[in-house]
Amino acid sequence: MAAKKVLVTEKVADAGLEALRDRGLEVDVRLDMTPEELIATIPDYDALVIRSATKVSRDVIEAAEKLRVIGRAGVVVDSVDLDAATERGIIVCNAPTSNLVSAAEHTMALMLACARNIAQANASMHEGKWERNRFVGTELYEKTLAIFGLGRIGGLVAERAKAFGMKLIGYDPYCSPGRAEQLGVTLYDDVEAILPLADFVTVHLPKTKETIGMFGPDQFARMKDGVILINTARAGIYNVDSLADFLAAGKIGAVGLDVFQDEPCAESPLHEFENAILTPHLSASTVEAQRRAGVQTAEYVAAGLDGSIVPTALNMAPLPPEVMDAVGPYVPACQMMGSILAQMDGEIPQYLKLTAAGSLSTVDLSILVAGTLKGLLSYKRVAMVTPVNAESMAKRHGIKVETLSHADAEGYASAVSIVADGTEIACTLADEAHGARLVSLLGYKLDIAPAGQSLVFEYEDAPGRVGVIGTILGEQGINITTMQICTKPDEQRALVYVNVEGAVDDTVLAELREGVSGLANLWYIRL
Ligand SMILES: NC(=O)C1=CN([C@@H]2O[C@H](COP(=O)(O)OP(=O)(O)OC[C@H]3O[C@@H](n4cnc5c(N)ncnc54)[C@H](O)[C@@H]3O)[C@@H](O)[C@H]2O)C=CC1
Ligand SMILES: O=C(O)C(=O)COP(=O)(O)O
Repeated sequence: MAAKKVLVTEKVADAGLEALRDRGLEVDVRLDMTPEELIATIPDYDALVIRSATKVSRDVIEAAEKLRVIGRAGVVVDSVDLDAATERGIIVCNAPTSNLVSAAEHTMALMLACARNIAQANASMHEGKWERNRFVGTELYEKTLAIFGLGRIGGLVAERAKAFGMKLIGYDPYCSPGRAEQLGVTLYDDVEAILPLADFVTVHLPKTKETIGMFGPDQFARMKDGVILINTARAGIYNVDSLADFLAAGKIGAVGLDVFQDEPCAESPLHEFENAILTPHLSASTVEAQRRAGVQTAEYVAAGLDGSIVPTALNMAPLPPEVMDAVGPYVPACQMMGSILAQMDGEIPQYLKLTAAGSLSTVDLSILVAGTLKGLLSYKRVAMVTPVNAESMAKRHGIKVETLSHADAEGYASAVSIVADGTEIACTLADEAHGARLVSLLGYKLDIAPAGQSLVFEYEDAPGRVGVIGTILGEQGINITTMQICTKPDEQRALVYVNVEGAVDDTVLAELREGVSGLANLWYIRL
């Protein structure tokens, strides 16, 4: 099988690219593509790896014929049309802890640079000057830092600022008093109350309707004279035009910004101010953060391409590890059963019932439904199903899905049975290494591991029929690798499940249909 292809559109650490290649993926790095080039290129690729600069619009997603996974080698995914990706069953995942420390350290770097005029002094020295009196700074020690957003980065900034002897105050309506206390931050529940108290303000907020424009002229006016403002989160939280006005008026002492409205940003109202310390979205650009982001993203992209669970998928509900341990090994088994059902019955079922028994009886079964639907619908090539869009795909194809659980797995530790419009199949997993075994099909009890190709016969039970099957297959050079015969004595019917090797073509099938008397059904199953 040809290697799956991954398109990487931004600079990702070599370790990340190697991790993709180590997993047998073909990796193409194409930097600085225009949106049109991306649309023209994407149809060839199974996965896309991006950072913050690549816009993955609905147009890109609609052009992406084979795309299964979009991996964001970083934290925030605000450049991907998540709805469009979800509709197409494309997993969007990130590396959510990869660059938090780097972002917190960059925040500290900007605070210190602003407080001590580092950038201006450096520029002056490079001009051959020695201006000790011009660049007198302020200490962080005993100054008040207001932190807006006490999440992951805000918390790391609090810990670091505390080590500098700063007094910490904060605003985050979703932060528990316990967390604030642990961080040594005095929480306020009113933005206005906090503003006059701070010598330094830093924002670690997501970009939302509430946070865009959260700081404008009214807020800046209430702040202390000479306040230093930092933003390593997202552009728009501070109103940049009014920042420029307040810098020009000398009310704001300095600003340190890492994020801009239109990136790349070559000009802004702030560029003219030497006490506006600007960095080109560098918070995550450290060797360590990039290595983590690249390697983690590679792992999740490969998992998504394999059909395995992606723990950081943003467009599907995460399953706790203990649930995954229980149901995860059954996902391929359900996919296999879905595919067998699709091949036994020509129609897409209207009603699908999945029953989990034994040790599976208490866990969330949604991922098994997704696996079954994937087997059913992918075989029929009507839809690409992933855990991301399984539910909406079932709806779209008019399949009513029901799940049930039983404590009793009839002698097995666990088992899953599926009924699709009356056609029944069940399997168990002795252990992961040995794969799934079919334990029931159409009400016949059996015990067989389906192979790549199988022939399934159902006929009126009578002596000699297995011999006929063996003879016909033997004459055609088709090797039987495993066979299982099961009967329903009350009904005088038998089912024979035969795993075979060799080419089974229409002639062979016709010969079998003709030769095996009393034949009710013959299915040729390929997995
Ligand atoms: N410049 C860069 O390279 C990077 C920037 N970031 C940005 O840093 C920011 C923070 O990231 P994390 O700490 O990982 O996020 P997080 O989700 O861990 O924390 C965000 C915090 O903001 C709080 N919050 C949400 N809405 C709020 C509101 N209206 N008022 C007050 N608090 C509110 C939440 O309760 C949460 O505690 C994000 O905007 C992210 O985009 C993250 C990584 C790198
Ligand atoms: O991870 C994030 O959210 C960032 O903002 C970092 O973006 P980047 O990977 O440096 O383009």
